[in-house]
Amino acid sequence: MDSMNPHVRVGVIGTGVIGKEHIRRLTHVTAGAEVVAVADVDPARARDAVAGLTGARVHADGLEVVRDDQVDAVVVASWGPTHEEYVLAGIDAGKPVFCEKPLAATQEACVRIIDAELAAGRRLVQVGFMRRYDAAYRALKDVLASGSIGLPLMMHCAHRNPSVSSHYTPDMALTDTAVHEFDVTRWLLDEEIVAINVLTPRPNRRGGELQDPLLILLETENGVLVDVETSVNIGYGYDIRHEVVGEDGTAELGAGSPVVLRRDGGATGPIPADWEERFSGAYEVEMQEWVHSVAAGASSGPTSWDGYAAAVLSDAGMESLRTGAKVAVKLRPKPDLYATRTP
Ligand SMILES: NC(=O)C1=CN([C@@H]2O[C@H](COP(=O)(O)OP(=O)(O)OC[C@H]3O[C@@H](n4cnc5c(N)ncnc54)[C@H](O)[C@@H]3O)[C@@H](O)[C@H]2O)C=CC1
Ligand SMILES: O=C1[C@@H](O)[C@H](O)[C@@H](O)[C@H](O)[C@H]1O
Repeated sequence: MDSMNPHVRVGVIGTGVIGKEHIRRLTHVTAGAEVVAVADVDPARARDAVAGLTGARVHADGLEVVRDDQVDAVVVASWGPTHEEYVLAGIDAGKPVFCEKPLAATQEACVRIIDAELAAGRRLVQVGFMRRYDAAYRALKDVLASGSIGLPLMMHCAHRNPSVSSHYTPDMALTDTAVHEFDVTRWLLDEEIVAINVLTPRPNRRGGELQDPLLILLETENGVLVDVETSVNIGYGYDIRHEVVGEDGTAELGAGSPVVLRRDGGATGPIPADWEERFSGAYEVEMQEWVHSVAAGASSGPTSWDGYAAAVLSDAGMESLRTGAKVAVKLRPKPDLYATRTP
């Protein structure tokens, strides 16, 4: 990277649904970035993802993207269990890594990533918890910080997907879906979650073998109670809800639609089809802030520590689902490297 004209050359590993979207954003939306290399275990997908990009190299393996000396920084958007290897390689090469959630498949893997950053002496990893960049979530956090509804007492959250692919396994309701609420709860309240209890209502007939929906109860260190519904076969659309109940009032994400149509005795407004539509603005801000931080040689955004905390919650949630009991959540001591939080 030329320090007089910072222009971040990005390599992308995993060119599936979100990998392709990140390539599109980095190419057409983000300022100061260029995708110069990609890889996917399915080489046809990798070639297809850079079909219109002159000069972008297609590597046979994700590790070759990390080692490519024309690559300044790496985006990891492959399947969750493959993240650890690429993130560790990025840290080893001293290159900033934007890793889609989950940071890694297990809390032990996240600890290995934290240990690698500690050994490197700097934060190189940003995790793709994009809700922290969503305008509505940022406004909700501002309301809490202003104190206008008093101390938060409870939160009610719903995370509804219209459907999921046949690759979606039962653990993913926690590791892939509720993981966003784990992170955004910690971020909004600025405190850790100390217990989790996963309840299983009557299953939705659309879910096949999946236990869907789930009702997850979280307890924070200051005694805030949070309920999270995950429904991944709700059919009608992608619906994200979040309400905070405070001592003096409540604050919730707005309905999201700028226009409500009233006709024929009814009132309607559109519901996003999927996460890309609902959070497109958030992904854009997230990617831009990451590129700015890479160009500045700084680190910002959700850290490996945040990825680790989410993984511990996912593991504890799985234990609760298995045993039917509430499970205490215990994090290892937080290293000083992660003391400052951004955004
Ligand atoms: N922040 C968010 O809202 C979202 C995050 N994600 C996360 O992004 C990641 C990818 O998800 P999708 O794009 O939906 O999945 P996808 O299945 O569409 O794409 C994943 C791609 O990774 C490739 N791949 C798998 N193993 C690989 C390996 N070892 N090396 C290189 N490429 C490999 C696959 O061939 C596939 O093309 C997941 O971790 C998921 O949780 C996905 C959707 C939204
Ligand atoms: O991260 C995401 C997906 O991987 C996950 O499968 C969905 O449930 C989430 O809503 C989406 O934001």
